[in-house]
Amino acid sequence: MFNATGTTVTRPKVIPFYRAIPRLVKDPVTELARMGTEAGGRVVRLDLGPFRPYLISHPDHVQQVLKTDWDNFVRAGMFWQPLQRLIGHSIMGEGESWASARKILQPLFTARYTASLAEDMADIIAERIVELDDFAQAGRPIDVEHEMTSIVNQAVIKVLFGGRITRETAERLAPEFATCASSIGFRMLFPSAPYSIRVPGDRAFLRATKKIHEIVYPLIERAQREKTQSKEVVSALLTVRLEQEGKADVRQVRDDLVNVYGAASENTAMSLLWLWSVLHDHPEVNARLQEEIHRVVGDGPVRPSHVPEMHYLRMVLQELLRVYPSAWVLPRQAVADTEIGGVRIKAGSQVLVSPYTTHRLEEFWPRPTEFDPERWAGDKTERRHRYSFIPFGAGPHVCIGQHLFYVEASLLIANLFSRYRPALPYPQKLTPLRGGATLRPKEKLFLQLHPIERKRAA
Ligand code: HEM
Repeated sequence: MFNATGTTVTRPKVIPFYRAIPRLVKDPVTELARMGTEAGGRVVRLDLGPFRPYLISHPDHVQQVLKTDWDNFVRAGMFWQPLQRLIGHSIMGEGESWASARKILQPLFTARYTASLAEDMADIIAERIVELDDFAQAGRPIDVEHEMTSIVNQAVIKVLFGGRITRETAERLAPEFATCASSIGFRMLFPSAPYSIRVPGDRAFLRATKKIHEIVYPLIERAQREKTQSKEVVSALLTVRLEQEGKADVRQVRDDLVNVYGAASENTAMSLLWLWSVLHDHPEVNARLQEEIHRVVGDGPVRPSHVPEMHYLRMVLQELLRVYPSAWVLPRQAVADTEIGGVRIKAGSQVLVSPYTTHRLEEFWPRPTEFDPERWAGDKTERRHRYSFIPFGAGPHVCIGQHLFYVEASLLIANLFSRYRPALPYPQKLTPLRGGATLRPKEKLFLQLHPIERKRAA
């Protein structure tokens, strides 16, 4: 078959309704990846009744959707529509509100700017890790999700709000965001469900959104009253929005902060959760990581200057993001009729870019499910398809928080390893939770912290 320009039109691989629904209801993350990898990266069409999205995983197709034709694939429909009730109009959106927020927010998260915030972040993380001594001394395992989320949350909050927020308030924010991320699963699978009726998850989502707004508003108002020129994001935002627009709209600044906080903390904390079961399964990686951290950090406190020296840690983090990309699916909607890989895509169709699937394509990642940090050694990365590794997305919407993630995650892991020998108290296999905006494990994970004899004082 040929199209108007004379090129061949290919049929997508179709997964029929009776096979797609049971598989996706049971385990959307794993099953979606299986459908994509079984098709070898070809475009797959999922028949979910009235909703018939295309699954995109081949790096060439990823490049087209996220980079080359990005403005024909907008963030609308599935996922984005339910999420909008929380994020309003800012950088996670589209059009003018996205463009102006991106222009303002991007400079606040460059490598240089992040480095200027890193010293404060290092102090907070170190303080929080020391608090885990109680667990270590008593031989009690920590609840990894609770501790990782709480530490990451406090570090991100420090970057966003400086000293304006108490720890108690900061700790109220994280669970509300987690509720939002995990309660939109139904609307992601059934995006045509009307908003006039309540579906499972709606009540929890709306309640959490209201609480988030109630916490964030007073913080902005306080920053506005204090009018400091400090470097934390809320002050910088107020200043820039005031300069550019003549007025700093509190509601707009609230949307900006909620967007950044949501993107930053949930993704970072969830990525780190998977690390501990991976290290349990790969003692050789664990030993090498431990050796590197002890060699670089020594007996002194972990400082941001250590981060670029911990090359193996960086490789482990990259491999972690390959196997467990917390943004496991990036939904888009086609604006005009187009083609992807020869497959006709009609305007209004939903297109699912799936980093989780792309990272499992054998053609680009031999032994794809094997955790192997060596993939990131030396110049191997240069020979790879640029769009075969997309944990941070790509193109104009690419994540602005990559530097922040690598610095924060490295500080957290190095602090833990320099103080304890972390180990799972018993083997725990993690599997992805059904649905949800981020890739979170279904199981609760516990970690035992064995204290290390150290020369320096706490
Ligand atoms: C492991 C950590 C992280 C992962 C996996 C991650 C992943 C992503 C991905 C995949 C996107 C693209 C979304 C899309 O194309 O629709 C994105 C966008 C974004 N990320 Fe991250 N992110 C992480 C950490 C952070 C951090 C620490 C920040 C803090 C500043 C952040 C802020 C943002 C923002 C504001 C956007 C929207 C950019 C735009 O649309 O212009 N992220 N992130």
